[in-house]
Amino acid sequence: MTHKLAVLPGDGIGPDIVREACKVLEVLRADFGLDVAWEEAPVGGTAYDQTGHPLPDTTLELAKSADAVLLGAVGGPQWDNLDYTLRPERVALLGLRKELDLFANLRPAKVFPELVDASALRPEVAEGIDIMVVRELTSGIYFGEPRGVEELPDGRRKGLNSLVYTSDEIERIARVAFEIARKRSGRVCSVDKANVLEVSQLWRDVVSHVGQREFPDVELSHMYVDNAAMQLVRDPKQFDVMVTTNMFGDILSDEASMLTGSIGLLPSASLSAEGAGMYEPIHGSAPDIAGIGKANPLATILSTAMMLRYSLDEIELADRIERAVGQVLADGLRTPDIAGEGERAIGTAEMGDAVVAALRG
Ligand SMILES: NC(=O)c1ccc[n+]([C@@H]2O[C@H](COP(=O)([O-])OP(=O)(O)OC[C@H]3O[C@@H](n4cnc5c(N)ncnc54)[C@H](O)[C@@H]3O)[C@@H](O)[C@H]2O)c1
Ligand SMILES: CC(C)[C@H](C(=O)O)[C@@H](O)C(=O)O
Ligand SMILES: [Mg+2]
Repeated sequence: MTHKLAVLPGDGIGPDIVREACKVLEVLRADFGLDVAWEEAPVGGTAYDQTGHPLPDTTLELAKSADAVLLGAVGGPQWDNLDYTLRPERVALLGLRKELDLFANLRPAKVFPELVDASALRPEVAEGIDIMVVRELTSGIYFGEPRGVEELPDGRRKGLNSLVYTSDEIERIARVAFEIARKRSGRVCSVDKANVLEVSQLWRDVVSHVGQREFPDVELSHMYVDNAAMQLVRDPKQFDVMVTTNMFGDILSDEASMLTGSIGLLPSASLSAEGAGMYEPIHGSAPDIAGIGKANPLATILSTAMMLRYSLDEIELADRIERAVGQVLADGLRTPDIAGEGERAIGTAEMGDAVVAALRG
């Protein structure tokens, strides 16, 4: 049966990088028998400009009816002054995540051997890094109530967001992390701020309980988020699976990306319990390099590989994409974000073409 995809390029470099991922899909379709069809739809600021809303009903319906969603990025300075009820990030991105119940966000940070020198860390610290950040994606401070800005009687203004988790929300993301750890090294580190936040102590208690009761074979440790941020740079190889809340996961995954060389390399999968999946690079719309061919498309191409692996059950083709990316890096091809000093850099489309050529062999 044909795999039906929703492709949502979005804003900034979104269209630049998604174009390259679609080239890869097209080769898999034409040369490797992948039975796939996709439909594009506007999302984010671009959709706001076209339709007056960052997540038009037609786009949401397309995403809901697809077997998987491929997303570029949303947001940009031209939409930063919109009210939160129309902000691309809040309405389109958080809206899609919530509507599709994509509570489990997998963000693998793996150093390609060829890119050890591009890491922000010393080669001996960077070599062999292979971390899976499991980020809770549909709750926490991004969604908690109450929130808003209110005027106090004395004229001061009070801004408020609420960090809220219920035990069932913690249980389900913990299970995802433990299951993944079983297929990897059997270790989970849960990251929280239980020394000061009640909700974090609940997080810790629930993760421990799920671990003891259902995954006694997985080794569980806990770490405060400030220490985790430091340990990621000091000794990243101590980590295998890290499980954490929505905002801590957002921050730690950007940090982890620099261990691998560039934020332009890190893919992600956002999954629901019912089998929905959205795939996007962890980076944003990078307005500073939009439309000028400088964006690294590899995070999006690797997100496509995750899509084949997790939503389409095309493991062999997912492996092929990852091998092709390894091949172009081994061949020395570098976009500006991963090029060393004095090294020649290629553009977004050239990088996509190189992956396509490596796929074709
Ligand atoms: N998932 C998303 O759609 C998403 C994620 C993060 C930020 N955003 C939005 O994107 C906009 C810009 O945010 P930001 O600047 O904080 O973060 P960003 O990730 O867009 O960019 C941060 C830095 O990384 C660079 N960068 C990012 N992706 C790159 C790539 N593929 N290749 C090379 N360099 C790359 C950018 O040029 C920039 O210097 C904001 O509107 C923000 O809200 C969207
Ligand atoms: C744009 C923003 C809402 C988003 C997030 O914080 O989840 C982004 O930073 C990400 O990592 O996908
Ligand atoms: Mg982020």
